[in-house]
Amino acid sequence: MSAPLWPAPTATEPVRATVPLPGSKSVTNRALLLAALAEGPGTVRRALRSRDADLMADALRALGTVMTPANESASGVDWMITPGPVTGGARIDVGLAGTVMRFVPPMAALADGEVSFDGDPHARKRPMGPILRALRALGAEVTGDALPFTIRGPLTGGEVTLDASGSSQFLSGLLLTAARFEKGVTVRHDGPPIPSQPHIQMTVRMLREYGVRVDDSEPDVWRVEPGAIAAREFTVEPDLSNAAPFLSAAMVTGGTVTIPGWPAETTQPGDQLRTLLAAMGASVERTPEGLAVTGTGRITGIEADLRDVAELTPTLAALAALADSPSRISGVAHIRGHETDRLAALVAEINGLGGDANETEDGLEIRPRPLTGGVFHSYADHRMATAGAVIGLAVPGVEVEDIATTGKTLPEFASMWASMLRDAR
Ligand SMILES: O=C(O)C1=C[C@@H](OP(=O)(O)O)[C@@H](O)[C@H](O)C1
Ligand SMILES: C=C(OP(=O)(O)O)C(=O)O
Repeated sequence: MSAPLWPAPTATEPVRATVPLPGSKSVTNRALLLAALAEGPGTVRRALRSRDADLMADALRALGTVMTPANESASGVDWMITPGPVTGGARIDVGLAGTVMRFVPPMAALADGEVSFDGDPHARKRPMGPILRALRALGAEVTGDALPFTIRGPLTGGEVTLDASGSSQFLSGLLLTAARFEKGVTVRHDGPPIPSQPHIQMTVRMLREYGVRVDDSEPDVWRVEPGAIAAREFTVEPDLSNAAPFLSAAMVTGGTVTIPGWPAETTQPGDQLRTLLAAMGASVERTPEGLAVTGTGRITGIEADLRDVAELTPTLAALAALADSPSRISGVAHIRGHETDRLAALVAEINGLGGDANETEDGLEIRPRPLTGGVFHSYADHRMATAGAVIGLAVPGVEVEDIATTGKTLPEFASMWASMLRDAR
């Protein structure tokens, strides 16, 4: 049975809206895991409530953590988290969440018995080999090289080499639990450059904020000392990657969109939207209300290496498809292993609407061509769905398949999109 179609609203006037965003998926799922591994009870405030975040909370519960929600609202939830001994026997559903499939297995290797993992059909295609081989090399028994797999500890830790060029999450996953390994861990990356570097900085910074000693002074080597993870209160920042489609709406319609609570300084890759959207013709300003992006209605194509900010590719490709000059996006070969093969999906869907895009070895080329309405398939990928919504603002008759897939990180996307457009009137 095919998923329902969502008629993407076309903007009839410039958008003028302030869009508060719930918490970052990447920060939420790191904070929940660190709190579950800490030496005592702690709190994670303004945590995201979404499919990926709920899968993380369920995984931690299954491994023996007591998770109590409080103050639930549109801006998220406060989790009171009481760590317990990590218990075996659990079956973990990772859904399609990279952060759950790569961050939870090292914690599972602390359990007193076997833990099994599985996920959505497409999750079985996402790369897992490097982190599973590393866990094996560090002492755990692991069956399989991809989902489904099982893990049985104990794991003493020590030195390990892995290739994290397929996903920075292999490295982040090992580092997040490593302080709880008897010997800590020294991880050496050996391979082509690691993508999504800001996410590694996010991991290192959050570990330090939780009292863990991390040495990242040598390129491609990370040392985490064994020791306690501090029990603390932590507040999650708004999700700046999910700001991308809303800020894009300002560009497409020649309006202004403001995101309140944009951090002054952050490791989130979405912060780079400030320079990327400016390069595509927006004016970007920090105002007392938040970060304001104003567009002219005309979009300039970009030539950009997006390796560090790979998860922004679908939205920027949607803008490129509406631009009046060609774009070339490079450095993102590894997003073929994201929620779907994003390079193939973007080319198929942009060209399906009459556009002119092709894959390169490590990215996309997109040339201006008038688009027409049609179905924009989402491939169970939240960022494909929101890319379709961005194109639909300018192209009448776009129907996005399975808009509900945005529930992975932003369950209220469709209603937030509608109220952004209503605010314009
Ligand atoms: O650690 C994280 O929270 C993430 C790391 C990145 O993964 P890759 O390194 O696989 O791109 C990013 O794309 C993903 O959305 C979230
Ligand atoms: C790649 C992404 O997600 P995941 O955390 O599942 O890897 C993404 O959100 O763009």
